[in-house]
Amino acid sequence: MPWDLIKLNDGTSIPSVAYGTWRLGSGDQSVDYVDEAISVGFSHIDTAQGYGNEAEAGKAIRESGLARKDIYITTKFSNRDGLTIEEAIQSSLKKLGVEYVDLYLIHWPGYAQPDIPTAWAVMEKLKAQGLTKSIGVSNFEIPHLEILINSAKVYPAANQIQIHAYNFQDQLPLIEFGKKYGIVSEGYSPLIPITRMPGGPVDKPLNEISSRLNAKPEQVLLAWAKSKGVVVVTSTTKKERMEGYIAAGDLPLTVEDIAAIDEAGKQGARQQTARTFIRRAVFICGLGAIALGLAGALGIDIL
Ligand SMILES: NC(=O)C1=CN([C@@H]2O[C@H](COP(=O)(O)OP(=O)(O)OC[C@H]3O[C@@H](n4cnc5c(N)ncnc54)[C@H](O)[C@@H]3O)[C@@H](O)[C@H]2O)C=CC1
Ligand SMILES: O=CCc1c[nH]c2ccccc12
Repeated sequence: MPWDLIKLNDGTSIPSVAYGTWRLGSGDQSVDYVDEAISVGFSHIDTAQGYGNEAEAGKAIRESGLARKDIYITTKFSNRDGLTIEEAIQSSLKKLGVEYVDLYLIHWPGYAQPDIPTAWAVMEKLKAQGLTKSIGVSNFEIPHLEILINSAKVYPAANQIQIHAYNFQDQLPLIEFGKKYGIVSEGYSPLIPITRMPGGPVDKPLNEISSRLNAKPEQVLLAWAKSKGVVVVTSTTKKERMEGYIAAGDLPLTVEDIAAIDEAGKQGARQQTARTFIRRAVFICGLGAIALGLAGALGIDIL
């Protein structure tokens, strides 16, 4: 199945893969990256006030010649430049050169000032004014969503969070909680097992599946993320990889492939927990040794 649309709780639909502009920088080169992403088939651009390249994304969207309705734009309130949420969306719309965005997110719970209910009421107003078709959040955990839902007239359409093979089990309760309220999860940084955590247990099934399907490991990870029913938010500056990401929507992963990555991911998470525990223990022992040494040097008997 190719990358398709996912229905949101407000009746709109969202393309299930997005090209993200974080760390693309600003200037002509980032316009070219977004241009290329659109030309290879991305129809969903994920940007943010804080990424500093909404104007570049907007220029690329205009250059694509696509009708506004054929491109899905997500941007986020990142609490930058001293702007309120209302001022920030106006600034984003101006930079993007559009009259509305498709999805507007509060980038981080801490950016919901003075508190989540007040900030969310502003988001609801922006939707009512037609400045955004859908409203949502990012990096919200269950307690943040509970606070929001208790005061909301409109439930968030989406929660954009980090989802990859090594944290999937930890994120599952949040994803399930979202489902209960019709909140679609979007998963960013799906390629962490190869970008930031290579050499872990996921490598083995990943390499086996990639070889069997004659696919790149990043394609298998994207297809795995897609299998979880989330919107996959990824990025690259390389055209060849962009093409691979789009093609990954058709990768025929089997139930067994998905289970093998799930299992390896769980194992990696356990290893990570053990490593963190050992590192902390070594750190604490080190501090203890320093304290003992200092006490000895000062002639203080602390034992
Ligand atoms: N809401 C939020 O707080 C956040 C949102 N995001 C969104 O998600 C998007 C994607 O985030 P990323 O962390 O960049 O996601 P990602 O996990 O998709 O990583 C993309 C990186 O992986 C590299 N890559 C691809 N294949 C590779 C391979 N075989 N070996 C080594 N590297 C490889 C790409 O070239 C690129 O640099 C962002 O641009 C942004 O739009 C990202 C982080 C936080
Ligand atoms: O989206 C990526 C991480 C992030 C969270 N808040 C901000 C603000 C500005 C740039 C990046 C980010």
